[in-house]
Amino acid sequence: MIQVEHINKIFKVARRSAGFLEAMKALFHKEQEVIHALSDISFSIGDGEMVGYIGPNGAGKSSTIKILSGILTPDDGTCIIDGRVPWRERKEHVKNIGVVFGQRTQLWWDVPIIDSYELLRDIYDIPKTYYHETLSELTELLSLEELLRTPARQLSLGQRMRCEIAASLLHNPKILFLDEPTIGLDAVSKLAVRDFIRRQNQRHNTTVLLTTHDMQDMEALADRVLLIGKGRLLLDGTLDELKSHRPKKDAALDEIIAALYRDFEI
Ligand SMILES: Nc1ncnc2c1ncn2[C@@H]1O[C@H](COP(=O)(O)OP(=O)(O)OP(=O)(O)O)[C@@H](O)[C@H]1O
Repeated sequence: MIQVEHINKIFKVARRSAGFLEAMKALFHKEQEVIHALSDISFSIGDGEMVGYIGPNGAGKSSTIKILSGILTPDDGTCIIDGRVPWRERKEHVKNIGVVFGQRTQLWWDVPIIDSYELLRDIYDIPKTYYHETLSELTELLSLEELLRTPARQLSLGQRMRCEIAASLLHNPKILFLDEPTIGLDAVSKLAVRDFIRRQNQRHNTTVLLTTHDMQDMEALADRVLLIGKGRLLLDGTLDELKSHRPKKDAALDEIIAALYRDFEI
């Protein structure tokens, strides 16, 4: 169970205009801009739910995922995941969650994938027999056999993403946070990854929170959708409820979302 209540997060960033004079001025007086990345965010997600988290660029999706993973601490508000506060009980919390950031890697860049997995086994303290069973299952389901002996840096994006997803599941987490897991994947890999995530949910009742700009991901995976814009939660409903905001007959999901972004001025 994920319970998020009234989370706020601001970032302070130094700003200056271009040019030598401005650079000199900035030496004596730093101008700071305050960014309200998250404002009063509240939601709860039950066990086994598959929830899509959507919003335009800079809306606050990754910041939310980072808070839920324990990487980032909010300025105020509470978050309890299976009885733990992620950023306070991080060590125990990470045993319970799997995280994939499509734009970053959790694999060691220069070592073969299998060595990264062995390291993760040690980090998560996964019992040997369980590890080998899970690994062979993931290898088959995600077609990893050919990739395991290759260093992460030599893999294509789609191949690496399949390895990342397996890495996030080796310890059989109850909750999966996926931040743009299909970014840059070809059609075949996208379908394989979507299929795998759904099966993981069905077989293990894994809770999934997924951010994506790919509306087909949403159609395939999300039973419920949270819409965030400018750090505020704007909608929380089923995909069908979201579709009822259809701007015109026969509008595609992308058009519906674009119309929603326009209506909410985000
Ligand atoms: N470490 C940081 N320092 C300063 N500002 C940040 C930092 N991380 C995020 N922000 C700002 O917070 C806001 C929310 O960013 P976030 O990455 O959560 O958005 P997002 O919805 O994931 O966007 P995208 O779809 O582009 O990945 C943005 O305005 C971003 O510039």
